[in-house]
Amino acid sequence: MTGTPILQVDALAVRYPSRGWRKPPTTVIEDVSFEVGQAETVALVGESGSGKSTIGRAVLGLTPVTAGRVLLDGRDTTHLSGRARRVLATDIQAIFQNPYGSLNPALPVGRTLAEPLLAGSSRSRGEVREHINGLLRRVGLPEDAADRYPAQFSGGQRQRIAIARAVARQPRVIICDEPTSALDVTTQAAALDLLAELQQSLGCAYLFITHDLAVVSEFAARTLVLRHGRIVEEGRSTDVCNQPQHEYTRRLVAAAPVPDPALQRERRQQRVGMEATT
Ligand SMILES: Nc1ncnc2c1ncn2[C@@H]1O[C@H](COP(=O)(O)OP(=O)(O)OP(=O)(O)O)[C@@H](O)[C@H]1O
Repeated sequence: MTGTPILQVDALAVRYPSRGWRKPPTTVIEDVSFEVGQAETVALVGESGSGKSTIGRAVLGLTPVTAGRVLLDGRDTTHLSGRARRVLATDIQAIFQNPYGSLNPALPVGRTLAEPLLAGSSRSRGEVREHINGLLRRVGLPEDAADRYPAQFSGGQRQRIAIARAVARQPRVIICDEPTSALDVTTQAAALDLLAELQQSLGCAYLFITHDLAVVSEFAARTLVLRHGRIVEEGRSTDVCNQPQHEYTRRLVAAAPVPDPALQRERRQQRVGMEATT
């Protein structure tokens, strides 16, 4: 990483209360530290249950932190609540695996996108509408998308709406929690291209949570490997994927072979022109 980190996670620990009487709390995350640079993409990989989403949720303030700190642009956000947390929402946003779950099915897409833009803003409705039309164009959707409901879109298009909502207020960091896992390969690639393009133009950083090593090798500059709530390996994504040092990472790579980067580039070129239709 170069430059000042936009996100710092320092000795993070998360324990969930145990369900059984007299049972000790379950430690899910233990002593996790990492940084994400401005406009950098860092992948967080690991098997199901290793604690990836818990870290994402702790960074977003959705899961209480037992120990350690989360700093956003140097500000300690670990235990913020209420208004202070809402103010922070301008700087940090999230995209989840199931966009349908995070879009209100009863509202036209334009209304869903307008809500955060109108909250505490001096912009007129006309200005907000203009901004939303621009956002929809930017993510490859037609302008009339604003008047349609989430159910009237494909899975890939819904994920584009979720991406538009996440970038609407130009956050500094976006937590992407398996954002493309529910999509087919072509749609997934188009969504990744869109995220990369938005990063270039907006300068936002991504913490990219995934179990898919094939995705990280091309998409993320650096990769952190999580096992049982601890980081066991970290480094440049190409190194982690091609020369894994830790036995656990080797097993992950063996379970999901990473395609040759040249082949991946060739496939990307073949996809040109398909993005907006998915
Ligand atoms: N609210 C909760 N209460 C108790 N335990 C929880 C809670 N949320 C998650 N866990 C446990 O924490 C561990 C890590 O879960 P987490 O969802 O962070 O893993 P993950 O790596 O994101 O998995 P996946 O890839 O399947 O989403 C799991 O053992 C899970 O059962």
